[in-house]
Amino acid sequence: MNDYNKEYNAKLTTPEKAVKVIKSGDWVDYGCLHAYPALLDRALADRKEELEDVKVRSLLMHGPLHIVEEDPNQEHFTYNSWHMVKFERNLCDRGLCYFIPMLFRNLPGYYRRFLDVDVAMMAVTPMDEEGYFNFSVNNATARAVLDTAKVIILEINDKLPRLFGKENKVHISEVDAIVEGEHPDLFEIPSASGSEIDELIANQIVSQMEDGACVQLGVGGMPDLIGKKIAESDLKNLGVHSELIVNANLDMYKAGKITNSNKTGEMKGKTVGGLVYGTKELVEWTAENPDVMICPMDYVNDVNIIRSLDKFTSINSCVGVDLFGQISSESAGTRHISGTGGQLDFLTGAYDNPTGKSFICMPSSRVDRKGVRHSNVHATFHGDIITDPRSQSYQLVTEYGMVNLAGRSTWERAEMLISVAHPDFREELIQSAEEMKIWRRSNKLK
Ligand SMILES: CC(=O)SCCNC(=O)CCNC(=O)[C@H](O)C(C)(C)COP(=O)(O)OP(=O)(O)OC[C@H]1O[C@@H](n2cnc3c(N)ncnc32)[C@H](O)[C@@H]1OP(=O)(O)O
Ligand SMILES: CCCC(=O)O
Repeated sequence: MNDYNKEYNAKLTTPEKAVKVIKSGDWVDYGCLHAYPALLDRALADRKEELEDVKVRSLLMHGPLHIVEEDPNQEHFTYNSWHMVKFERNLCDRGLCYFIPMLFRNLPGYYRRFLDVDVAMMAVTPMDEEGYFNFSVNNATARAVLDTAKVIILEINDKLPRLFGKENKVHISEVDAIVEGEHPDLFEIPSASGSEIDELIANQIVSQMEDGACVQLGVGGMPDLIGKKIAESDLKNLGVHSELIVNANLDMYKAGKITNSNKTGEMKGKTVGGLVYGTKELVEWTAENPDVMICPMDYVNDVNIIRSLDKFTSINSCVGVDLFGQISSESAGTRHISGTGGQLDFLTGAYDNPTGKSFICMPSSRVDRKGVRHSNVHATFHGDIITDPRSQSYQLVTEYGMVNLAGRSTWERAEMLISVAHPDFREELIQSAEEMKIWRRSNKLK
C-alpha cells in the first residue's frame, strides 16, 4: 500500500460522521451539476434538528436536494443558487431557493476575494496513483471553492469519468474527509427539440457563420438546434470554446466539423469548456479525451481569451427585450428562470473580437397555457432582470429577422425591434414608442 492509499484510508469515514463538522450558521458549498454530493446531502438533512441557519450554495442542481425538501419551512437550511435549472426554478417558485447574481467569469474570484466557505462537499472521481481526485465534467468553480474552504469533504463517485483540463483536480493532502457509497448512473440532459420558429431563427444564424469560426453555443432549445444545423451545413474547420460542452457539440464533431485548428497556443486542436452538460454519449466522448479540455470559468469565460479567438461566434437565447434594447435572459417579470451565466461574458468577448459575432435569439412571442399570445418584445420591462444592458446589446434575432442594435439611437432601436416583433403587437408597440418619445415622425412601419 503506497502512502496515498494510507492517507486515503485514514481520511475515509461515513457520511454521518463527516457532516458532524458542520455547525449552525455555517456556509456550505455543494459541488455543482454531477458533483452534487448525494450521500453527504442525505446525511446533512438527517442532522436538521441539531442545526439552524446553515446556508448551502451551489448551482445547476437537478434534484432531489434533501436539505431543501425535508426542511420546507427553512428552519434549518437555506439554499442559494448561482444559476438555476428547472428543478431550482421550481424551488424558487415555492420560495425555497434564492438566486445569487453573478457573471460566470467572476465567480472563481468572488470565492477567492469575498466569500467564506466553512465546509465544501463535492463528488469527485476515485483517486489516481498520484493521489489526485479529478473534477470530471464539473470543473467551473470547483478549484476556487476548495481553495477558499476551511474544511474539504470529498464524496467518491465511481460513475464520474476523468477528464483533461486546467486546475481540474484536488490532492489527498488537501482533503479533510472522504466518503464512499453507491451512486446511480449520471442523469442525462437530452437535446431540446426545436420548433418551426426555432428553425427560422437557426437558418438565419447559420447563414451568417463562416468556415474556421470558433463557436460558443448557449443553453436551451435554440442553441441545440443551431448546433444540429451546423452539423448538417457545409461549414468546415470549426472550433469550440464554450462555457458548456453540449450535445450539439457532439453532433458537430460527429459530422467532422470540429478541428480547432484555427486556435493558436496550448489550446490548438482542443475543444475547450467549463462543464459538460448533456447525454451519457456526450460524457463518454469527453471522458479521458485529450482533445477536450474542461477548465475553470475564469479561464473559459475570460473576455480577453474570447476576444483573441479567430471568428468567435457566440449564440445564446433570451426571454425578452424592451424597446430600449435591454435584454432579459433570466427572468420573466420577477419570476426567476435561470441566470446571467456566461451570456454577458461571451457577448462582451465576441463583440470586442474584431472578427467575432454574437447572436441573441428569441421567438417574437409566446403562447401561455390558456392559449393567450404575449409579445417577447416589450415596450418597457416590469421587474424583468436585465442580463445584457442596452449599451451592450448587439445582434438580436427573431423569426422575423435579425437586427444589429450596436450604435443605434433610441428611435432607431424602437424601429428595428418593432420590425422583428410579432405582427399582432407592432401597432401597440409603436403607440408606446410614441408615448415614450422614442418614435420619429419618419419612422417606418406606420
Ligand atoms: C452556455 C454557455 O456557453 S454561456 C451562456 C449561456 N447562458 C445563458 O445564455 C443564460 C441565459 N439563458 C438561458 O438561461 C436560456 O437560454 C433561456 C432560459 C433563455 C432559454 O432556455 P430554454 O431551455 O430554451 O427555455 P425554455 O423555453 O425551456 O424556458 C425555460 C422556462 O422559462 C419560461 N419562459 C421562457 N420564455 C419565457 C417568456 N418569454 N416569458 C415567460 N416565461 C418564459 C418557460 O415557461 C420555462 O419555465 P418552466 O420550466 O417553469 O416551464
Ligand atoms: C447552464 C450554465 C450556465 C449558463 O447558462 O451560462
